Amino acid sequence: MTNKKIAIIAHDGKKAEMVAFLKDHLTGLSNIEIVATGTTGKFVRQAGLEVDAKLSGPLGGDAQIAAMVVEEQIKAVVFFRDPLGKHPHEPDVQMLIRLCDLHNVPLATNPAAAHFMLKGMIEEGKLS
Ligand SMILES: O=C(CO)COP(=O)(O)O
Repeated sequence: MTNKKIAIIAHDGKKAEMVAFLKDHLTGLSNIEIVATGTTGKFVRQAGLEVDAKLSGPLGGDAQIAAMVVEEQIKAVVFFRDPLGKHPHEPDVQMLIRLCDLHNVPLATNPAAAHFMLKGMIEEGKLS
């Protein structure tokens, strides 16, 4: 079994919040393998973290990460969705959320929830 990864995804309207979140959690995230959608991955790299960047969301990146969820390669998903935005790939977004729920993979869709999800997982040794 490959090492499981944390997935990080942010819509464009939430990328600034995602970068702020990464900066606040750099220590906790530094030893964890990260996978991200394409453009999000560039921001993750700029924040100083290594990342496996998939395709951009509208080109299938959410679907690639959804497939990893199904194949038990993902420990948790941080997905900062923009509730005010419209996205051509909304079906892929819904698929990812549905598959996290189906496979009981922790999913946080805003920074407050993501903070407590990571904190709890670190405290319980689920990210080491
Ligand atoms: O659209 C996205 C998630 O649905 C994010 O994709 P990018 O990281 O490529 O911007």
